[in-house]
Amino acid sequence: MELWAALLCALVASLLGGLYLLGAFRSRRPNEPPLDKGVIPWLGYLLDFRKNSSEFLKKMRRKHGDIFTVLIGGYYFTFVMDPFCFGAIMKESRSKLDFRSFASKLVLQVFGYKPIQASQSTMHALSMKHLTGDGLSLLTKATMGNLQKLMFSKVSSGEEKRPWQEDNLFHYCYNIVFRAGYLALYGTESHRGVDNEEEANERDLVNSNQLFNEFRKYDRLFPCLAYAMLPPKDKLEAERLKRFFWSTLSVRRSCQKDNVSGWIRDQDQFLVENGVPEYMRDRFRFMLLWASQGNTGPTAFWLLLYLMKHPDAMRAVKEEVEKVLRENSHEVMAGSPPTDITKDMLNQTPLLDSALEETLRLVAAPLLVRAILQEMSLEMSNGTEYVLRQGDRVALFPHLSVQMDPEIHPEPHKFKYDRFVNPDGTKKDFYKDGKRLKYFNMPWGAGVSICPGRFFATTEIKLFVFLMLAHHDLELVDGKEEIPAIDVSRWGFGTMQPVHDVRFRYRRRF
Ligand code: HEM
Repeated sequence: MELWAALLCALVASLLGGLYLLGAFRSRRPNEPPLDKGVIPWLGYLLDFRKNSSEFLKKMRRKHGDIFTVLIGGYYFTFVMDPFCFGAIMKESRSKLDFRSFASKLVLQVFGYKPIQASQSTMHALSMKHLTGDGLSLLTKATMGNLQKLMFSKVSSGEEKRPWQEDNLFHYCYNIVFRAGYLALYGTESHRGVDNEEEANERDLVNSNQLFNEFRKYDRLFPCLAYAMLPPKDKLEAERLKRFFWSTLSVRRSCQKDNVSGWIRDQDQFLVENGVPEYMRDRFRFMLLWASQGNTGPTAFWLLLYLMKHPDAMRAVKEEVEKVLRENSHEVMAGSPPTDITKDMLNQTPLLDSALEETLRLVAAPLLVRAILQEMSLEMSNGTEYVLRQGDRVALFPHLSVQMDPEIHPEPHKFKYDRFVNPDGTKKDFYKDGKRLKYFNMPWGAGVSICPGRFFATTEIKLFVFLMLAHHDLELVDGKEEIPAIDVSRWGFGTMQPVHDVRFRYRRRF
């Protein structure tokens, strides 16, 4: 009998211990945000969040207001929906809110890369050096050259040689922008060892296309991979793809390339100086490929699609492009070679800038997460102060809380190409509750982890769209086709993708 009692006690104790670890006994303390653990221990709301993060957060906001803590897969996330608090969160010291610990886990899981300690600020500084100022001018030139090769190599001039070509718009934009950016950053085939320049160029075109096709396979698996929810067959495929990228982008292969960008070179040199082994440096390059190429192509797709679906916007942006070309003595005429668009010319396009920002407002949806290292307080715009608990995570989802807020952006689901620009070409201000907002569109994140590639990304997308509009007539095959819905499984991972592609056609204008 005593033995049974002891066993029963042990069983109850381990059950209670297990439930404690699963978070079953956590309750809301005074001054903490509303707490919602869902009904499934440990998992909490993981399945709802994974299914459609935006819908889930909308529901939670209706239930709890502008701040709430929810259990998702063993972690407590405090979501903050009040944009007037974003500044306080983004500026909080790293001893209280840390971006790294959450990102490091994700990066290890999806790229096999284990970040080194204390590298973030140096990496960020190197990115700023090569992705802004003179570094950006070099990259702009390289990208321009690549776009010309990719877009115009097969097309020649002359009326009879101007047939319409049909393609899938998402695939076309993603493919061209990915390859142009990849070749500008990771370098081109060396001319040494090949008979002529043309052969080297041809190899670049073929290899970059193969890389893109493999990238798309990985891209499709990415959301499930990030949530560690891949079925076994896809897991094997993800492993195969990882190995393919580690090898194709490897340090060893890169030595045989010409024109490798300073961005790749200097970051690699920093890893060498910090004793990072070569296999890890290969993995780091894969991570950079993802960061640099996963969003620009999809953004270019949405921008062109919105322009094609909104003739007034297309007309205005096209007129602006033509004006810039005229004023810079680059009028496109019959038989003229693809235009060389400079950084300077790209600075003269307030309408294209606004149309791009509007596109990002509609389709860029990152989830911004910080780990709470020390208990801290957060004051909301209505004056209520909340305590955020050490060990939890604080999260922002600006797509819902800012970019789709009808008070900040009236008719938020509509594409309005001039939403961000005043008639005199200056940038518009945005307000909520009568107060001016600092964070009214956050496609690039904010604070310490703000995207260091945002200027280069903007340049790439603008170059591509500029060339498309200057040199091509383009139209949807079915002008009445609706804009496809976005794939809701990708909320939180940057620029959204459509659930299906859209047929379009294009031909040289002259
Ligand atoms: C439309 C295109 C792009 C979008 C929407 C975008 C968006 C973002 C966002 C939201 C983050 C921050 C994530 C966070 O705070 O958790 C980020 C980080 C980053 N982005 Fe971009 N990005 C784009 C293009 C690029 C390009 C072209 C490059 C490089 C050439 C780049 C390099 C990076 C890097 C290295 C990070 C990590 C920064 C860090 O860990 O400190 N991105 N990006």
